[in-house]
Amino acid sequence: MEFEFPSTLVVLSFLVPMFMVVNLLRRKSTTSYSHLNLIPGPRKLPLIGNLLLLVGKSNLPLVFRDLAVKYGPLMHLQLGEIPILIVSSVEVANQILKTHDVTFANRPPLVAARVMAYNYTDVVFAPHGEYWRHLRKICTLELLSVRRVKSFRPIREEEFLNLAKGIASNEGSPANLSERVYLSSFTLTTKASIGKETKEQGTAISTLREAVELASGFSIADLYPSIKLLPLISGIKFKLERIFWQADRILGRIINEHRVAKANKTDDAMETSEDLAEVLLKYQEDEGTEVPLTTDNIKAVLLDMFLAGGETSATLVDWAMSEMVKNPTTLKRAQEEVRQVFDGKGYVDEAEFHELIYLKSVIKETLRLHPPLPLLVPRLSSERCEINGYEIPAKTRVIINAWALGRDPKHWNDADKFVPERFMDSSIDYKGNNLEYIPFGAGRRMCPGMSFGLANVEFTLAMLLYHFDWEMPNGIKNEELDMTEAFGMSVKRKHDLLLIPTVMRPLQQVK
Ligand code: HEM
Repeated sequence: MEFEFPSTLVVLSFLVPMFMVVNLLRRKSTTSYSHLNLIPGPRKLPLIGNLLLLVGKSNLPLVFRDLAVKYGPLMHLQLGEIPILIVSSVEVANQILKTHDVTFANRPPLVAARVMAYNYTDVVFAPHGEYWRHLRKICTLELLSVRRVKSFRPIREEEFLNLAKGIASNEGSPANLSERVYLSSFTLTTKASIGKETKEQGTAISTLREAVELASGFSIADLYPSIKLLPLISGIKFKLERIFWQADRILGRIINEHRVAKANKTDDAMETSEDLAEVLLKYQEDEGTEVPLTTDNIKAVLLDMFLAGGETSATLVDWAMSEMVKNPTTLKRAQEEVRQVFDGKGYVDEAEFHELIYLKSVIKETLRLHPPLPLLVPRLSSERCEINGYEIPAKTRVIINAWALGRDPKHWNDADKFVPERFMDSSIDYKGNNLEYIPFGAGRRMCPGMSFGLANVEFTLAMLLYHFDWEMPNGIKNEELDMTEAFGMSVKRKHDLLLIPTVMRPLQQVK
């Protein structure tokens, strides 16, 4: 996705006169952002602020990084009506994510989140408070706990064997690896969430895809929230509502099926094979809870799992494979490691993953150069505070440019190069302690799905490397692989990764 020039201009030409009228009629805003003008940033044009800087750009993290070189690590941009602070250094990130973590623990109200996240009642967009704390507790203790992630091992084994079988059926001709990994990642997340594929898996996947496209947070309707008609004029309201009704219908059916199945299940059977929907329904029935969950709340959380889980993991696998193919010595070394570890058994076994030291470094390096959510999820301040000596009013939006932090030459040698070896003897981790490396965020709104995501990514990559050799199609040289990025909710490859697989180790069921 990118800011398309003609369509942006068309919307702006509606917007400018409307904005003037609205401003005349509107009561004066209760929040004054005038202090933010003291913070360095590019010159702002009337009505549109710095919007033109983004038009036609698909790599916003890069645009923000280049601007930050000029204006500094705490930069003020005015995007339409919305003042946004862009953070691009460890020191300022530390103030936001550590010193003032509670103050910046809210999320801004985005149009897509209001519609798709059942009026901000999911985990990602819920306001910081009692309800969010309750959902977060369910996530860490139940839905995404290490124990639960381990319990999904049979699902991973089944799904990734299916992926490998599908690829093997393409042997010798170009396989669309991006597409196959994407479908497999969504199927796995679906099975973990609801126990099986839905009867409408195809519709569910295309619905989720559309939702992801619309959830970047930079839609024109998000940037001019006072113009209430804008979601309608720009067409986003219609698109979102269509996607929402589709998702809501599918989720409603899934929940009903679970209620019926639960009523017919013995207690023993429930203990052994609980999926995420069952866990949430159990919480709903718990009369002792102080924060009761409605059925819409359950739908919102399930949708988070599908969206946050499927998309990010697939994107990471796609970039890891792309980087390895582009750097054949890395690919060879990772393949040798995986084959050495699993050749005794003849199949990929999760129990031996602690031996995949190099592959884990490849994943870490991919997360550094291609964090699937390079701008994390935006934060919103809940009260006035001071950052870098500047006064920041309540309700200020902040974007942390994790992509820029991961490529900051102050913290990384050869910052733009793919060098997995840098992580081999390094104590830097992605758990939010080293702010130059925060692909999962940091602080209290950090990603709770890290273990689940990484388990899926490690398994997929181990399978792809163990069973197959990979070649570029049409005689293209490996180093010529196009790495252009497309910006949306996550930053994916612009063009799908097409590779020719050769089966090197026969596929067999895990014993
Ligand atoms: C490689 C995989 C993943 C990456 C790179 C990733 C990254 C992120 C990032 C950057 C955030 C925002 C953190 C912040 O604002 O500081 C986030 C939030 C979140 N992620 Fe993930 N994620 C991944 C996998 C998953 C999975 C598998 C799930 C669930 C199935 C998940 C669920 C969530 C949720 C619920 C939040 C919102 C947390 C909150 O606001 O309290 N993520 N993730």
